[in-house]
Amino acid sequence: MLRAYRSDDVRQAEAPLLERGVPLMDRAAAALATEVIRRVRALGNRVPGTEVLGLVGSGNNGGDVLFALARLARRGVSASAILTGTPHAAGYAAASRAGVRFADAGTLRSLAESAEVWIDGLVGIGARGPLREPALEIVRELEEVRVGRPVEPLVIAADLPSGIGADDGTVPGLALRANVTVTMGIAKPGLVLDPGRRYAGEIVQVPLGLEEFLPSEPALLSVGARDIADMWDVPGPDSHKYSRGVVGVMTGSLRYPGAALLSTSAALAGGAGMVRYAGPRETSRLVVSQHPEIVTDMGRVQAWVLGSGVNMDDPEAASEVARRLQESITAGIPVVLDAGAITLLGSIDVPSTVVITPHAGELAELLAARGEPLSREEIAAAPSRAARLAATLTGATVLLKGSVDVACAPDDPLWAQGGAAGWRATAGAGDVLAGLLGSILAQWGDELADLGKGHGIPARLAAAASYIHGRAAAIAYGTGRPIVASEIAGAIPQAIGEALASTGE
Ligand SMILES: NC(=O)C1=CN([C@@H]2O[C@H](COP(=O)(O)OP(=O)(O)OC[C@H]3O[C@@H](n4cnc5c(N)ncnc54)[C@H](O)[C@@H]3O)[C@@H](O)[C@H]2O)[C@H](O)CC1
Ligand SMILES: [K+]
Repeated sequence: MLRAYRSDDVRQAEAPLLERGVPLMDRAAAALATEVIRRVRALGNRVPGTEVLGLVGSGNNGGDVLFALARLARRGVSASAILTGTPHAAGYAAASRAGVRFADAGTLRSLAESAEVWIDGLVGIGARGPLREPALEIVRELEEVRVGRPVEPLVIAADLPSGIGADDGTVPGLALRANVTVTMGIAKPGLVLDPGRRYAGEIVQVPLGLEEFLPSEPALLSVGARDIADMWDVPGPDSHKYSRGVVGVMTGSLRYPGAALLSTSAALAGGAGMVRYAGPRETSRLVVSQHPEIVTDMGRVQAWVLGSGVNMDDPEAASEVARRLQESITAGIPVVLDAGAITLLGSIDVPSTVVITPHAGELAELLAARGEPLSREEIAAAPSRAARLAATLTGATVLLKGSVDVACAPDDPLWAQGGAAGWRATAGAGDVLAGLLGSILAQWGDELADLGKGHGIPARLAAAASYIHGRAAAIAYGTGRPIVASEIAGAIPQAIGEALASTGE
């Protein structure tokens, strides 16, 4: 599980160590130099003679890079640096002593064209607002050089790619895209959130001993394969359909019969012990013909999935969904509210065991109904803020779908999940995610009912469902068959199996 902390929290955690004289910058620079050497070797190049260009800002981020360049120069690297202003004094002295060449901005283009590696030390967590001159011009020129080169340089960002918002992942102006980000101490939310995460490349975390001084709750979490094993109920000898979770699914309509199929398929694929389908009679026949294990008589369920493909303009269907929602809240049963059903929260507050799964458009509609309008573009530009606002206004857990899915309850950490974003943008993928999420919530239904308040568990389970959904889309892509929602649903068992078997992070 990746944990990310806000810049201010990182600074506060660094302070006691710096006061004790712990050489944080030296450790940061050593880790940065080591990563550069590792990557140069992985490219099959020799370290001595490799040309490295450092872009050096005036703060400690630049300091990290100057000390790293000094180490690299001592290893025979041909190191040069472009300064944006008065550099970190000790770093500058160390780099000068080691033979790092300081070039003026006029030679940037030629240096950038020949250097195999660029190290971005323009700004780190001290960045305020969009990238300013002269850093801005440097980034503009570097991006031009990058696209013009027959072989792209390896771009390594110190701490953060310069130009992204460390805490919210926004990119207010230009940013320098990195292949690798060597982040100091601990990851920051901007490395995981869109669009900032697109500039980070692979994230390498450098331990600096900050852990004991960081807040107990990270600002952002992201589920990895290993975490799924802790969340997915692997059936055993004592399992029965109720212990594995029974999901009630009220989805689909004459207009959208496929949503009923996709959401119930995904609920089954997610490992539910049983699926009770409570949609219209016409679609029931379709669903049961495809999945004879699905029952249509009502009875005990441990989670509900409501809304996918339901025509909420049909008063009878809408009141049926509203009734199920109210009954579930009263009984403490977790609910997934998808698609048109999300509008029900325009006027009612709910517990965090109600999880809504909007895309930006549906969230814009809900926020407008709550008197806090945000445009679809504003939501996509800062998804974490929009999801948190909707959770706070409604009380629900919000899983905001996008190129990065973000999930949060009103006052618990934010979850962010990337993964196969493009392949998930296909009709019906949302129905699949809703059914899958219903399945995992049902597995936890009894615990959630006991807990009453969700205690952030629904948001963690929503993140897990998003992770599996992304992995299933990536697996479906690998089949070479068309990546349609039913293929994603079909790949869910493999995605879960892979995660349960993984020993990775
Ligand atoms: N604290 C430590 O000993 C360690 C810090 N680490 C590294 O230090 C940076 C944070 O350094 P700081 O000096 O606070 O700020 P930055 O160097 O990130 O940036 C300040 C620098 O940049 C200029 N600047 C600010 N905003 C902009 C902008 N929008 N456009 C252009 N330039 C901007 C500002 O004028 C200053 O000159 C942290 O990221 C780590 O890399 C060590 O890694 C650990 C020890
Ligand atoms: K940087």
